[in-house]
Amino acid sequence: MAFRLKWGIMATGGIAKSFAQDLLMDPTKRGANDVQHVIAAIASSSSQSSAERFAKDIGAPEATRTYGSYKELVADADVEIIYIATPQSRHYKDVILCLNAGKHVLCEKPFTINSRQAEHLVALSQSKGLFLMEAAWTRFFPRTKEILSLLHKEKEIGTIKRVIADFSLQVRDPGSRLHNPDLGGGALLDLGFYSLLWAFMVLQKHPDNENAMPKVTASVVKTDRGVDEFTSMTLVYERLNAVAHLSTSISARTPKYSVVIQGDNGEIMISGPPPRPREYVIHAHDGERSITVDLVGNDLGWEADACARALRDGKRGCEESPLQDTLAMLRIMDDIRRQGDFVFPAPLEEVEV
Ligand SMILES: NC(=O)C1=CN([C@@H]2O[C@H](COP(=O)(O)OP(=O)(O)OC[C@H]3O[C@@H](n4cnc5c(N)ncnc54)[C@H](OP(=O)(O)O)[C@@H]3O)[C@@H](O)[C@H]2O)C=CC1
Ligand SMILES: O=C1OC[C@@H](O)[C@H](O)[C@H]1O
Repeated sequence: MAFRLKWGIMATGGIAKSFAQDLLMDPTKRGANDVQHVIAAIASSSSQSSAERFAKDIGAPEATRTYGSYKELVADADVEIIYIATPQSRHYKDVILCLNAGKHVLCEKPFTINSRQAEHLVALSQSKGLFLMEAAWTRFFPRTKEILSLLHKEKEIGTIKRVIADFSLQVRDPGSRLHNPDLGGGALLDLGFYSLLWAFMVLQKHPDNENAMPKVTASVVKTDRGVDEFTSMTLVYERLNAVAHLSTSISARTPKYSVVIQGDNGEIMISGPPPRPREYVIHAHDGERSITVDLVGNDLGWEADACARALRDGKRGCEESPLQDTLAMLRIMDDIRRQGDFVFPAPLEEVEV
């Protein structure tokens, strides 16, 4: 029998809607016969009517409960795991709220504002024996796993020498959370996360690197409001003799090939946004081939299935997105921000003791 996981949805914004839609999708459409998802409850911090509207918009079943506060959601005894889809400025406190109420948590990226906050959350989840994971959705796609296998196992392009990656969006709306320092805005944490993620998956997680941290050099150009408009980063992985050249911006667009991975015997070029690549081209010793994959719903179901399997098996995390990797990526982002003198308003950087 398939294992059923009962979800609570915290927040009713853009990504919450996409994720909830995928929870309502038949998991067998992505080949998952062993797990099922139920949206037990939805909460909005604005009003109960926002949560009701959200439930209606996504076509949630009648039995789905709606709340006008996050406190009510975490007090719902029937909810097993909470998906946190608030802005990153709130993730740290929202995860604490959920863990203290005894709930398992899947929290959107970036997990927290800085690594010290993440360290606290990891310790708290462990002390309570609860599941906790960052929703780094890209890591769960079969196509991501396929690309990494081509690189690391089949060694399709030989020895990896360089990763070039950019994720940028031209965010024209000054009211966007990406421009707002109080919501943890700027390019790095929101978009640069994915430039970094590709370098991390390909180089930091390379079997020969054994998780060694890179040497990081970064430069940051800030907006008048103090968030990063452009950030560029170079990561040197000494054990691999390989480098990553990464960039991100909230005022330019991603080039056609957003991620290029070069080896001494070829290259893999990913086109489209790095969070959700659809096409990639492999140039190798035996010629060139192009691969296009089908999108499955919003592609957010893969990570939900992984949470269900982990909880079914009594695990407190998933191997695709371990908390150790979340911590390492945040430490790299801390280093980049330190070099660029990029800090968020003090309350966002705080850690409870
Ligand atoms: N995995 C992915 O592909 C994506 C991940 N993300 C991540 O998900 C998170 C949410 O992003 P997104 O859905 O785009 O954001 P939205 O602005 O669309 O939604 C955020 C929601 O959070 C709630 N919220 C609570 N407090 C605040 C506040 N002070 N200001 C604004 N909203 C608040 C609101 O819901 P309510 O009023 O109901 O409480 C709001 O609708 C971010 O951390 C982002 O990085 C975003 C997009 C894609
Ligand atoms: O995670 C994300 O990926 C897609 C972007 O559009 C979004 O702003 C970002 O948060």
